[in-house]
Amino acid sequence: MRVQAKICGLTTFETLDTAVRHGASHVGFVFFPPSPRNLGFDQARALATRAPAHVQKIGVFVDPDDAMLDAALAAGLDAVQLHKVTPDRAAAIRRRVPVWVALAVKTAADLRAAAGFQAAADRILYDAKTPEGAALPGGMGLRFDWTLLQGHRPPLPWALSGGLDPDNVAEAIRVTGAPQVDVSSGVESAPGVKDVAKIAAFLQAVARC
Ligand SMILES: O=C(O)c1ccccc1NCC(=O)[C@H](O)[C@H](O)COP(=O)(O)O
Repeated sequence: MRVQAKICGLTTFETLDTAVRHGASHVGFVFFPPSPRNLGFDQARALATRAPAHVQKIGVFVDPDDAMLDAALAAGLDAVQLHKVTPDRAAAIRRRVPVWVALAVKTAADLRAAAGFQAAADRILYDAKTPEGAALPGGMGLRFDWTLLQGHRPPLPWALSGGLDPDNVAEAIRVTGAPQVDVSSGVESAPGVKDVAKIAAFLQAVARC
């Protein structure tokens, strides 16, 4: 089956169009002010409106409050990706919109937390754990040991994230069997600046898998 790919942290029409043209199944919009990829709600609405219906629009949040969610959902999101969220809060949000939970992974023990989200999420995104005190819980180009996922039974549909790029994504898919991959800084020329050539190369590499 074709591996799906999400290009996360898009902020411009040009990079959105590139992702769509090269076959991204999902695009991600970040709503987290400390991030270099943070979007205003009007910007997000313009991008979401431009993306075709077959491309899923995913809003990325760090434990958002209801006011933040209300404003972002009005931009036209298909699902939300939640970082640093509890199962109870994820379940409450899921009553309004499909939920992806980003699970921060460094060791095998971190994978066990996925089970707690079985009734609270629609998808688990296995992402690299960022260092204690880091400004961002994702989007830092860090990867975890992919072999940890070998023998792990994800309780939900899942995706692999963290430190992927055009050169390593095929190997990551081979090692983990990931049905879906997610990338942000691996297709950038600088933090928050997406690179159209890298987006195209990443999606071409995924399409060859
Ligand atoms: O990308 C951000 O700036 C961000 C900010 C706050 C929470 C999550 C964020 N990104 C999450 C993502 O979905 C990234 O695509 C994922 O962590 C992978 O990032 P990267 O290792 O840079 O490819």
